[in-house]
Amino acid sequence: MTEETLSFQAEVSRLLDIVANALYSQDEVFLRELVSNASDACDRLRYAAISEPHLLGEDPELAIEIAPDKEAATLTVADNGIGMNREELIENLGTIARSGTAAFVQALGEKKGEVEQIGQFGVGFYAAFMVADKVEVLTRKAGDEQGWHWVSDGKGSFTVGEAGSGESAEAPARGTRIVLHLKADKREYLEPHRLRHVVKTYSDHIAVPVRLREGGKDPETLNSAGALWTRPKSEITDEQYQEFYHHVAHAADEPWARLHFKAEGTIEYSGLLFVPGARPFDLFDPQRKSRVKLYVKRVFITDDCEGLVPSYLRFLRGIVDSEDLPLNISREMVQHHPVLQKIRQAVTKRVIGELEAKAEKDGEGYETFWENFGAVLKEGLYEADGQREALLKLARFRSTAVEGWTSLADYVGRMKPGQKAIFTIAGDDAEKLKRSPQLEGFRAKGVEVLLLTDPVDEFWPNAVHAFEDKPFRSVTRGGAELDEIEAEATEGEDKKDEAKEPEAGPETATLLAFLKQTLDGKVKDVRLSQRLTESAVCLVADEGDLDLHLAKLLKQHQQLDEIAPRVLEINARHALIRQLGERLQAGNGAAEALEPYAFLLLDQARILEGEAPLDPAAFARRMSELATKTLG
Ligand SMILES: Nc1ncnc2c1ncn2[C@@H]1O[C@H](COP(=O)(O)OP(=O)(O)OP(=O)(O)O)[C@@H](O)[C@H]1O
Repeated sequence: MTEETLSFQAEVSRLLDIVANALYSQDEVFLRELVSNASDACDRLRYAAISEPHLLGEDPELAIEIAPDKEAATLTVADNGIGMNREELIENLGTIARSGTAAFVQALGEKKGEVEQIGQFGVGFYAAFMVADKVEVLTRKAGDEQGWHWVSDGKGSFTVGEAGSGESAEAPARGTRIVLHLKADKREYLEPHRLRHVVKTYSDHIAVPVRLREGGKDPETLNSAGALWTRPKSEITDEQYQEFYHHVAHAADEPWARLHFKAEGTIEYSGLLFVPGARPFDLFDPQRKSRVKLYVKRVFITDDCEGLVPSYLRFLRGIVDSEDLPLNISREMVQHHPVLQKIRQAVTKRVIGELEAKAEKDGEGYETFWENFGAVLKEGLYEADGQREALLKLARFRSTAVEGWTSLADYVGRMKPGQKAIFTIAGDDAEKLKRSPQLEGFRAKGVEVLLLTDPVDEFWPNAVHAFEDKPFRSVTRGGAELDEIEAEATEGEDKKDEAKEPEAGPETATLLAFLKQTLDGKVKDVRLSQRLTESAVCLVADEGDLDLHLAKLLKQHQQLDEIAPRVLEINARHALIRQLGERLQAGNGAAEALEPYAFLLLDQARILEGEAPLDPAAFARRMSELATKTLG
């Protein structure tokens, strides 16, 4: 096959353009990226060789070699790992596979000014173009006959051809050799002392040896070359932990929490896990996959192990290394292995314990953690894996009573005499929720309501039922139970009366009957409200029906054809309601004339819910008629 020239995916071209022009002071991170890829390639070969030992062949010792060549002004980074075939080469080094990198490029747009972030972010292989104006990749996949040669100057296209034919050099017997033709002002990366320093700084934790080969000299190992998690904690610096996190998580932020542990007993395993300081891009990926890597006796098995940690902990990054799982277990079978399930339980407990401790010790940091990952952690509330109580304690909420976040324990501490439930309201936006008419009666009595704004909040309260025997109750559903709660003593007698059970005179009864009849089929029922003090009307879901916001959410996502008719509540103390009642009571065919008001009340309630009036044209007509009358 002859050489072929192919174009980079548009995002790659954009990324390369930014990378090549970046005046990034820490361009040394290119080496971290290449060594990290080489180490991953070694990990993958070691795993493949468990079932196909011949892949290791004559060359079982995996290593990474860095070789500067001052004459040619090239720096070579080589590994004897898994290598790539032609398709993989084109796919991996021509497109952006990682959604995070793609999103980053998207976010960066044309703003080249913000390139400072690039080095920290880590753009993988493409970082090579920070220091090189031409990059060659010679690679041979383990077990393959043919090797491949990839070349690019990073300007829109690359060529791929058979290695060893034509002008091309031979590919390594197995693995990948990356040759960087250094830019004139980047020749410092030919200096051994510089390379030593960079490898020590960023890649010391890499488990395979990273060697420097200088001219005819014996290769010199630059890193500690042992799995970092097997070393005693006291011998690992914060920087080393951090670099390990960057490598294992493909992330650039500073982790907020770290768990390094070793369990010895009926099952033996060790782990090094991190809670990121920033939200990874793929956190809300619908597959909800965990990224924690599974190792068995220091051999990398998979980073796609479903049962290793529950999906509500999928923000965790790091590794778990088991001594008991069989090495030759397939990736598909491992998740059902009883040992894995035990590890999962133990690791889950450990992580939750650590979060509890962090919440105590570092309240502010915990709030940021919660802002990043609370929505994910709350998924655990309906998973019933024995951690519900603990997760409820970890949960934080926005509320009508406090600025910032509150815990459930603090909420319960503030409950009013006679209050039996934890009240909640769900919606998209906390500020908007605070203005909901359904909250009025609660506010008047000084009863706190939690503002639930994550989609997951629609689901867990039904599964959880209660916290410390206090049930969760939505204020937009069923009876409000407000009459059982004593009014705020400090707010004076007037307020107390205001929030009391509204007295239903004969006018109100007539009005209720009239509204029920007029709006028949449009609402499920019309009732007197306990929860309104200022607005005239509001909508609530009937006991046993879907809560208001959930019904809307499901309809939006085409999971529900029609929202079931809801209950219209009216505020007997409101002037409009009172006057309507009096008019009706007076008789004289008032009912017919007042019909438009019935619809206007319902439409008002719908608008308060952020919905369109039932029939916008009819609504506009009624409004105009009314306004005309008032003006006339
Ligand atoms: N030395 C190598 N040996 C084998 N495959 C490699 C090597 N270097 C890169 N690859 C392949 O190319 C892919 C893309 O590499 P790249 O560094 O751009 O992204 P990444 O490693 O997946 O993520 P990140 O951007 O976080 O580094 C890798 O996922 C891997 O499949």
